[in-house]
Amino acid sequence: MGPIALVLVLIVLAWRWRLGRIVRERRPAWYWYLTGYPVAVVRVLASWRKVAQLNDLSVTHKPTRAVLGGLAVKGEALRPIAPRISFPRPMPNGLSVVVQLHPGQTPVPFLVAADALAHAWRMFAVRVTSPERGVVHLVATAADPLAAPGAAPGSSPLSLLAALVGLLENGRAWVMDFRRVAHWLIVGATRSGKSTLLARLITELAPQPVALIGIDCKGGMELGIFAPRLSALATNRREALAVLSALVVDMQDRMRTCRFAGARSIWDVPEEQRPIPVVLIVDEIAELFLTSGSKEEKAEAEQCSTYLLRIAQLGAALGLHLVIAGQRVGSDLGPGITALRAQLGGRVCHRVNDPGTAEMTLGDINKDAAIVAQSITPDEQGVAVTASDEGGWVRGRSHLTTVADAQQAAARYAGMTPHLPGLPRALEAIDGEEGAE
Ligand SMILES: Nc1ncnc2c1ncn2[C@@H]1O[C@H](COP(=O)(O)OP(=O)(O)OP(=O)(O)O)[C@@H](O)[C@H]1O
Repeated sequence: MGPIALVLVLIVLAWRWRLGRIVRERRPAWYWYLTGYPVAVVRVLASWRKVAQLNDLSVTHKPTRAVLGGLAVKGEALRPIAPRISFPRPMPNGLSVVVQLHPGQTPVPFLVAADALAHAWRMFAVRVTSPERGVVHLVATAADPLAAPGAAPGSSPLSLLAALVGLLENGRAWVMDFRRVAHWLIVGATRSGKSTLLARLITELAPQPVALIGIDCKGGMELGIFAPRLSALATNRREALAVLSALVVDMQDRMRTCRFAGARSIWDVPEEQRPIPVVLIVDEIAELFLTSGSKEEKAEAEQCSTYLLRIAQLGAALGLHLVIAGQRVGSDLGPGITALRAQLGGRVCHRVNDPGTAEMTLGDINKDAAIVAQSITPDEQGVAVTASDEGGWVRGRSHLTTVADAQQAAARYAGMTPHLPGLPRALEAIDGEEGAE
């Protein structure tokens, strides 16, 4: 045995004995590049023609009918031609392939075939996107990167109104950026991870020059822990109404400021005159919209719905942002909910109790996203499908943020809580009225 062969045998033995396990634990990406990726490349290249043919991704250039001796003959086309694919490019937890579509092909059959491709290549999932006309990108992930809950990174310096809330399936950071997508809807069944995501969001926004306002009609049980950093917290519908009406008045002031400055949004107003951005968080929207049926409660709920809709329609350019969270967003919450949902361009859907809820949360943006959201299991707490009207969707998992972490952040940045004119007065007036009754 020559010296090179001997070295190779020793490497293989060391690998099998211990080295492989150590690399796998300490450097999972290297382990993938050294072992999984080469095998996956062979599988992709070897199976592509067959997989493409079985899943209707191939086209036939020869007609399936021919005329033989004056007779029209119908039969199987002889040579289905699979679209051309690039050499699979390595990614830290998978690979990506670029497919050049044949003229007349669309990405739709590739979306349908995603599961079949994942099975053929022995991958966890294959996601299909089409970033440009005539081209489809297949991104295959080897293992679920969201299987284990991720700890929150220590600090995350991002731009104003952007919050690093978790990790995406494609290995990127999950960022909720209110400057790009102004309003968000967060849906999930009990124990699916909604409150944890809200806690993470507030923890990320707390150090920023932003006013945070809470509406939590479950008596403030969820958002109460952030009270030191909230510019206002409404804990029942009457207080919510006062907060919302004050915000609508504030919105008109902001419009005036923009008009005098000749600006189309507060971001074009000179910094020293610019009003502070506001993020209004509503936890459990159903508590705000569902009533006992009394005339007074119904009128309050309708008014809340109208104010929220106005803020959603006009607030983006004025620095007023909404985060609406709840277990359901069905039409049983009243006619206003569908109109409001249409204005909430960002969507996050955790595990839900029924397909209808996933459909209502994501269906109008992307049908596939709604289907994937339905496959989230009770063990996958914090896992969600996130989508926006900018297009595209992806699975993600929020960074686990405990109540203690969130409380600590709220207390640490309490000094940054801005005073918004009109808001506290409105709440005091309500409390005063209740006290007088
Ligand atoms: N990203 C995450 N990673 C790991 N575990 C999580 C994550 N998010 C939530 N959990 C776990 O799931 C539990 C329930 O989460 P959470 O309280 O956020 O759910 P919820 O949807 O708000 O439920 P409820 O509506 O009952 O308040 C948490 O106590 C936590 O242990």
